[in-house]
Amino acid sequence: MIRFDDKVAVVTGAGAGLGRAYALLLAERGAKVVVNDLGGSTRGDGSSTNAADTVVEEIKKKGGIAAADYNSVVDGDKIIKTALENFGKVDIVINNAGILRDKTFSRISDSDWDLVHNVHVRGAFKVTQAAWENFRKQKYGRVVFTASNAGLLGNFGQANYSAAKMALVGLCNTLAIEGAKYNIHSNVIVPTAASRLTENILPPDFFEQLKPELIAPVVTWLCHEDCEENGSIIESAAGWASKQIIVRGKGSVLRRSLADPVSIEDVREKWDKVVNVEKIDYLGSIQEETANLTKYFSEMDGSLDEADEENDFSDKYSATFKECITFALGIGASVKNPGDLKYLYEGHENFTALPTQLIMPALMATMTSSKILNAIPNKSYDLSQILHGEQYLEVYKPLPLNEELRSTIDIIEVLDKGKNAVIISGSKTYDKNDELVSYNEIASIVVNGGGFGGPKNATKTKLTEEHPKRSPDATMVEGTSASQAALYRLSGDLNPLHIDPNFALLGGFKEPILHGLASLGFAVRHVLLRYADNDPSLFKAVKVRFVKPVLPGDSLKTSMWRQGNRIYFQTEAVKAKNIVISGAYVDLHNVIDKKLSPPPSGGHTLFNSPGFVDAIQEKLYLTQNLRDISYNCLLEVDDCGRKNSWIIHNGHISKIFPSDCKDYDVVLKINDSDLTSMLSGKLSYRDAERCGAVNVEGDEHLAAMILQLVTPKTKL
Ligand SMILES: CCCCCCC[C@@H](O)CC(=O)SCCNC(=O)CCNC(=O)[C@H](O)C(C)(C)COP(=O)(O)OP(=O)(O)OC[C@H]1O[C@@H](n2cnc3c(N)ncnc32)[C@H](O)[C@@H]1OP(=O)(O)O
Repeated sequence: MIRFDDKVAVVTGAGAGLGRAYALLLAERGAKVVVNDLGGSTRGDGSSTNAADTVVEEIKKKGGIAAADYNSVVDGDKIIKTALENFGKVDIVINNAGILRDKTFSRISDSDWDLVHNVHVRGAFKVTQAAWENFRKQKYGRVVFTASNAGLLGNFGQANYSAAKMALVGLCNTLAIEGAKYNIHSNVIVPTAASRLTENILPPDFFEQLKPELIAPVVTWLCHEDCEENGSIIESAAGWASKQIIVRGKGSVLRRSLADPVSIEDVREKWDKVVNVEKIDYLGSIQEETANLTKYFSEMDGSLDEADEENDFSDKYSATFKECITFALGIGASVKNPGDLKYLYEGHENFTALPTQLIMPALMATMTSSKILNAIPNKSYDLSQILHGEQYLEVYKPLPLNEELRSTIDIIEVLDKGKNAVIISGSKTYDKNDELVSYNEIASIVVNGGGFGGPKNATKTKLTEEHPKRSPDATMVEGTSASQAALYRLSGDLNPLHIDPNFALLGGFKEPILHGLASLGFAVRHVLLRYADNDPSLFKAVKVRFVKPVLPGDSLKTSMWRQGNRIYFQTEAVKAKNIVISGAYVDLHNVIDKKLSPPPSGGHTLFNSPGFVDAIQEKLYLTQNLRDISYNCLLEVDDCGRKNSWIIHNGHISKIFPSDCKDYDVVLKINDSDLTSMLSGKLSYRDAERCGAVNVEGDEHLAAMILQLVTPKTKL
């Protein structure tokens, strides 16, 4: 049974009607109640102690506890004082007192206007404010304001009353936000009840059904500590209740580009769309409104075409070859690697999309849906607080081109991590035949969105998994460019966090950061290159957690561990020395493992010694003249007949298989024992070249620079 033991409630205008019903029910369920009533007429004239005393007597007769208060609500502090003097505290305020001065607008006098506003608006302000400090100190409070459909919808002859009632909605909206962190919940009740105020307005048969006792349980529930509702408008009548919300149509942008002005003629031309409310958005907060602006900017920026403007594009995605190529370039595919041509040239016989592009339909639908921004109860947050936390993708079919895909969005879990919140949404993407193409789970971190009392741990979603505890079976390093995010965002995620320095500052970053999905794209490419012969059809699923942001321009090093068809991996930002992706794995349908056999016994493969390649990578990164020029060098070290090859490409070194790449600017071939002699400074580069220990094809200057870097003690 729902009880209010130890709670103190103040009900204004409780001498009759709704207020009386609230007071009786609260007292019946254990609350100590201050029954406030000035005892005046419905017009606000006169005063008497009778009304309040009668209700207090009624409560006491039933064994309840109550005290009468006869003050006007504009003396709100006196009413709260009655509660404090009688019961030592206050937990609940129900602002119910009200009067009417109905007149058509032209006949409303100043005093009709002022009196109605004084009682409804100023009265609710004074009583609530007098209780507020007590609520804050005890970190608990429940406030109910009383509005009316006359305010929400208008009613003939009630202009003064309608305006006052809507003012209370605004008051409640802001108190809900200000009070949330102190566990003070404010809501509005819109009752239609038989009362002194309505007896001359409603038809008699209807009036009979509108018993205040049928509304009292709704209002009383809003006052209970278990009720999480905050900032809502609840309408109730005759044993029925519903939340009322403020909605907005899809609207229309009024200009084609951000550089254009808006003319009155533009407005006339678009007016039908401006006022069309066939499709609506529910806006729960000012922050959502701001987030929506990003979408309209994109429209004005020309990023969305006319067709998008016509449709509800939030759950639709289609890709031509251009989107596929843009996406592939955004995650590092390069013509320098012939195996990547199938992602970059639409005329290629095996032209295809990279599998991770199948996250885009889900991401775009998620980012344009209001579900994420409404997922945390009683919290307001905006896009600048949202980071990509985790991603799961499972692919059932390759991305179909030139076809409209539709994605569903469901909130699966909302986790409370204390400081932050994590919203996990699931999304199924279907093709034009309604066949499932892919399934995604997106974990969105809401920074400072925690503390709402939700569950802490995920139970219904794909979890990250730790990699095996041994040194990696393979690694691959690749550079990102300073403009990587600028390029990647063309694939659809226009979040200003990745391009706009001011927006990044707002999110707490000193400069724009790379999209999580761009880093994921690089890492999955590394896995495909190493364990799937760069064949995207072998890809099945990927799960990652983004643990640290990546700055565009850093290099990404992916370490991989094979366990059957599962490749565990983690990715490090080399320059920042941060693990940026962890707990990650790719599931493949089949593995093509071009594993290197171990070095022959007694061999001395320097490049295989732990840390050696990392050290070279760091030097490559720090050597400005090798980082900023475009080159492709094959370094082949012959260790007693067994060849180890590395590609040094635009400042990054990675182990490769000779078949993966051709077309080098320079090929350097060297014998392992000669390399060792060069490393110790015993053999100079020129001598090595003269005696054939090092064989150079291509750009000699570049070869010398690279060898100098690899073997710093070597004299040129
Ligand atoms: C509508 C929108 C849809 C989504 C759209 C995305 C749009 C994109 O444009 C946005 C992006 O791409 S943002 C770029 C990519 N993401 C990032 O850079 C975030 C990197 N991660 C971080 O900085 C930290 O993990 C950080 C700051 C997130 C957390 O770090 P800490 O506060 O230090 O956390 P920590 O103390 O280690 O752990 C606290 C609890 O939180 C859990 N957790 C941590 N990181 C998580 C993550 N990445 N994902 C999910 N949960 C995470 C921890 O497990 C811990 O929980 P518990 O206490 O239960 O163990």
